[in-house]
Amino acid sequence: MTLLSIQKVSKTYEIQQGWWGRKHLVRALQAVSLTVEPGCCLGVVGESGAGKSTLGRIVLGLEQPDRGEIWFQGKNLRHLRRDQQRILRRDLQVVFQDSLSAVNPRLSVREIIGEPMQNYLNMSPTQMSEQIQQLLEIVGLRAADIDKYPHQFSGGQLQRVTIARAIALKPKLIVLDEPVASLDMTIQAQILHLLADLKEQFELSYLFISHDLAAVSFMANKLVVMYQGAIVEAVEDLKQLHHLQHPYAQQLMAAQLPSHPRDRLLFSS
Ligand SMILES: Nc1ncnc2c1ncn2[C@@H]1O[C@H](COP(=O)(O)OP(=O)(O)OP(=O)(O)O)[C@@H](O)[C@H]1O
Repeated sequence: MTLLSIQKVSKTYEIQQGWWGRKHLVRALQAVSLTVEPGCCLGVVGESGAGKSTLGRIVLGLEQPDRGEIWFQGKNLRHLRRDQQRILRRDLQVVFQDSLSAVNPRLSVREIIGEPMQNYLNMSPTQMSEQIQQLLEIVGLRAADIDKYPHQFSGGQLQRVTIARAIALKPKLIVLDEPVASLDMTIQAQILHLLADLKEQFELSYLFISHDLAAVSFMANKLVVMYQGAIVEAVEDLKQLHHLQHPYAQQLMAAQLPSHPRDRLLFSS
């Protein structure tokens, strides 16, 4: 069964520039359709303003579309009762770009990772500590980091904490919204390798949103290119990346990817 199916989703924002400025409409998404199959990574690439994050927020239920439907695990997310949504949401997690604003600076790692576990799992404090320590080790941190606070970590380490939180409930799908964009190149590669390993280990699926075609093509099985709120190209087989049709997609490709995959040294292990 298809894990996530987005059907003709549209979203328009009304924007006013300045107090007296005229209002105008921004079509953030225009009849966007896509699917994510179990165990797969679908990349969504496009420049800033293309509508990628709006799409991610809608999938996560943080915003409602004006039109269109979102099916997750065979259920229409727009037509679920709150309690049914809660059960499904357990299987749908997120990692954002900015790990620092994705966590509460006053909470310890134990509280940050423990929060979804407390909401959904019935565990004793000892079991929970053990589980959190295990998660920390899985994402490449130390069990002893459990009582540290966000400011005691580097950006890359803190992103590992948010990844541990995202996998804590063993979800089916994780929305990765520019998960490496704020990190320097070596750390980007490390985090991408970690995400790829976790995908295999926990049979995860990803919706990987990024402006960076190289990062997305490292992990994606399929990808779509977004331009001005619409999908302008869908690539079913990454070997076909060099045969993109849409002028914007070709431009993105020429600007961001070396002509041969073997030259993508950054992302080789
Ligand atoms: N809450 C909002 N209110 C008004 N306009 C918005 C809102 N969110 C997004 N937009 C507009 O919708 C369009 C798509 O934005 P979105 O953030 O989804 O694009 P993006 O591809 O994720 O780009 P970026 O990577 O820069 O965030 C942009 O023109 C943006 O200004």
